[in-house]
This record gives sequence, structure tokens and C-alpha cells, in this order.
Amino acid sequence: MLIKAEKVLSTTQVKEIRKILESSQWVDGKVTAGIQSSQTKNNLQIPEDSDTASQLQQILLPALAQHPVFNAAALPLRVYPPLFNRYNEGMSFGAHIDNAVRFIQSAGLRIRTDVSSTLFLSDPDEYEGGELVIQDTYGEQCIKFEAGDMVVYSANSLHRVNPVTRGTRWASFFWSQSMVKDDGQRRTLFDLDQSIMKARAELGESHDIVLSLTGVYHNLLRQWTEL
Ligand SMILES: O=C(O)CCC(=O)C(=O)O
Ligand SMILES: [Fe+2]
Repeated sequence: MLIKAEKVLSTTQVKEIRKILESSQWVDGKVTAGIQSSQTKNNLQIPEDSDTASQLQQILLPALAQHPVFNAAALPLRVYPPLFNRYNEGMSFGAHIDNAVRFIQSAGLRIRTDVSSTLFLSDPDEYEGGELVIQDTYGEQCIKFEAGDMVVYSANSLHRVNPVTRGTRWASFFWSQSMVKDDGQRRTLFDLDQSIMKARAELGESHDIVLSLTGVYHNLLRQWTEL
């Protein structure tokens, strides 16, 4: 599963976040990496428990909560407070799979990482290299979106960030525990959701087909949800 969630943040919000990021303290990204991934991780991050991180999370979390594609794709039960990273020229993150379970310190809760997301905070022309390369069922996908757009993908995928060869790549990344653990079931629900959206637009809200497909969606969700 690999889905593009467009315009999670407006241009104004991206500018606001970038301004804060550009005057922040940064630490070695290895602080949140597992043993294996720390060996190939070469980037910088905002400390998780800093005031800056919580200030930025307060901008981002409401934007995520209201984004239709993110919600349809991830079906989030719990969202890890978004982290912020930066790759200067020469920095990269080698192939790895994210840890399956993470602890949300502020909430005292464990989260199973079903879905990973990277929200781009720089435009593609600001840097060279720095693609997020995700091993998907259809092969390797090279992702580099406009600032404000986000990729949502299964956390069980091998992925890496290519070396940045010019400029700086800024991003936010986080995990979600999904109400639907199984990747294939989540994908089926997403496809059905998108088809219902099209049917609603073309046939109207109260068309028989729309009503019955919406019923099927909810009955599948009821069968597959774990809360
Ligand atoms: O920078 C990114 O797009 C991904 C970062 C990542 O894979 C990680 O921190 O686990
Ligand atoms: Fe990762």
C-alpha cells in the first residue's frame, strides 16, 4: 500500500513550520532509531520531547485529523506524535524496516506501527537526491513530493532515503496504529472508499448504489476493526 495524501498542509502552514524548523536545535537522528537502522541512519531530528516538537505537532495533528485521504488510507486508531527530520548535503538513511512497536512517552501508551507516513516540507527543486525509496508489491517506488504533500505506506515495507546531493531535505514522519491491522483489508477498504466517493459525486448521496456500497463498507469495517 502506497498512497499520496495531497495538501495536508497549506503553503502558509509549510512556511510557518519551516521558519520554526530553520531556527531550531537539531540532534543526531540516531536517537529514535533501532539498533540495526541506527547503523545506516545519517540525518538530524528535532528532539522528541522539546517545546518545538510539541508546537509543530499542534499545527500538524489537526491537519491530519481532517485529511480525508490520510484517514481513509490509515484508518488510524493511534497516531504517534509527528517527528521532524532534516538531511543536509551528504546525509541519507539506508534500507530498513521501522520498529514494530513504539512507546508514546507523552501518552504512556504503546503503539503498533501499521502505517508509516512522510510529509514533505521542502519542494523538489530545493534539493537533489533525497528520494524516499519504498519497496512495494510493484517494485521500488521513488517518492519526492511537493511541500505539504504526504506519502502513506505500509510500515512493513523496506525503505530508504537516498543521499541528498544538493540543498537540504526537510520532512515530518510518523506512524499510525490502524483500526485495521491487515494490510490487504486496509487496502480493500481504501479502494472501496474511493469508489464510493466517485459514485456519490456522479450519482448523488441517496442513490441506491451509493447506499448499498456504503453499507458494505461499514459492514466490512465492523468485521475487520480491532479497537
Ligand atoms: O525521512 C523520511 O522520509 C523517512 C524517515 C524514516 O524512514 C525513519 O525515520 O524511519
Ligand atoms: Fe523508516
